[in-house]
Amino acid sequence: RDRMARLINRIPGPPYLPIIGNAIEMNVEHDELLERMMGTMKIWGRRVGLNRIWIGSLPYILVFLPETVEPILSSSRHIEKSRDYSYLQPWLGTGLLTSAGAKWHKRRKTLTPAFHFKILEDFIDVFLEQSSILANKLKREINNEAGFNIFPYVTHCTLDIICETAMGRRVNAQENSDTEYVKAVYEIGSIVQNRQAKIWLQPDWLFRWTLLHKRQENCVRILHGFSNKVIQERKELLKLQEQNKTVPTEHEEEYSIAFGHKKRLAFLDLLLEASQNGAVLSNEDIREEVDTFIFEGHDTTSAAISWALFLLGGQPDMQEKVREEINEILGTDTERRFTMKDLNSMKYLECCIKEALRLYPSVPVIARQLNEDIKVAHYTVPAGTTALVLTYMLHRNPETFPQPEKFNPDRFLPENVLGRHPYAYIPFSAGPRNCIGQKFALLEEKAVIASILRTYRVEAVDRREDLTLLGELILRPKHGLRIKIFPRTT
Ligand code: HEM
Repeated sequence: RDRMARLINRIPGPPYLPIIGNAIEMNVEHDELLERMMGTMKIWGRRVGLNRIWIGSLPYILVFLPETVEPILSSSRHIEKSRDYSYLQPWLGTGLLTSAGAKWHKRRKTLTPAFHFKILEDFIDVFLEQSSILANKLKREINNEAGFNIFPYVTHCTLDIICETAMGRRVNAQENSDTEYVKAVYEIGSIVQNRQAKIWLQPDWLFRWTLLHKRQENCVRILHGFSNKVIQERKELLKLQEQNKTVPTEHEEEYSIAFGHKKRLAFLDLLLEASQNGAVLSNEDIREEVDTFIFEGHDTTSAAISWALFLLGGQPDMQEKVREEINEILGTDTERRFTMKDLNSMKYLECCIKEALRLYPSVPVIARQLNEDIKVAHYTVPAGTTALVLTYMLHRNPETFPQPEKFNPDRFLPENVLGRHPYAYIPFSAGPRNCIGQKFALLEEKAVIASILRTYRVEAVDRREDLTLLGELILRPKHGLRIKIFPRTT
């Protein structure tokens, strides 16, 4: 302990009190947390890109320059997530996001083929069907002079997309957000945020006595009940298909999604295939992974899409450029659906999406538990420290991104990316524990944004400087993102 304290205290950081450390400065509401962390970093760590704080007796380092981020994220030894992720475990168990060690290695290997581009191609139809429902839903906002919050619309759309692609099951959140399952997804998310924000809800033994725990148990019952039922039914359907038997009428729609003329497979089918009848993955293992995809694959993409639409809504010239690119790709057949090839050729839109993720990375902080000493910028960071990688601040480094607050998609033109430090821009994290779903996410974002922009012109109502950001698991604006929409005539 002495050694640890000695090594940690060599790293620059604010003065701290005995026993509580810097807990008073850092235990603030989530709308202030990001600002607090950035303030600390600017004062104490600006030169080295690294500083330390103590939360009670626990040491933390904050890192925010490419050179200090790289040793942590590139290492195959420091792959354990921090305590903050454990609040997700009642729902997600130890799936790919939360697991560590040998379990994570094995799962990552098993799951990687599920994200092959050939498989992603099959999901384009889902992206487009749900985007078209979204465009339709937005019609009701056409005459809304004051503007409306785009976030909830997009979140329901991305939840529909991930449920259909992960489980092969429609939850119709866009049509009806009042179902038991959809409500449970949102409620458990808010319980996890609450636990992260409030120090007294963190120890399990205390949390167990709260009303929130009861509500969490109820959500977990609903969520696991639904996933278990889908897994069971899917197994039976697979069996029927193998035997070429007729499908019961209540499963006809689902059967045609999975095995109809298009033979679209959900991630779940791939997991069932990989499970080898339970020898490699048990039903519970499969449930953990499906739930993980649903959690990690809907809020992240919804934030990314909402921010990109909002930012383009503030830059009419850039929005017009995206629109021109879409028109060029569609040519004379303006009514046709986008294909995978179309989405891949939307290069300017891709730059806009990347720039939006630079300014507002869906995951603003990535945390690691360091179980071994590690050298970062001439300092030995001792085992037992939690490392917080501040993507939000890393992406605002003026040396890599001059005029960092400016929305400038040209930063991502191929000629401008050349020579950039590989750890300077990491919205999907980097190294061995990077996001397994990043190609899926990019395609989904393109499909949804291009579908909206071919139907509407978007105008931002809120001003960026007036927004309050919540530094939670996902970066959100406290009061939503207001935009106005106008139907396109050409
Ligand atoms: C714009 C959208 C997305 C962003 C910005 C994003 C970002 C990230 C980041 C930063 C991590 C690392 C987290 C950490 O180390 O703590 C991560 C991990 C992960 N993401 Fe994503 N993600 C997105 C979409 C998706 C989608 C669509 C899926 C699934 C379909 C997905 C599945 C996962 C999984 C399973 C992990 C854990 C990987 C591992 O630890 O091996 N993500 N994501």
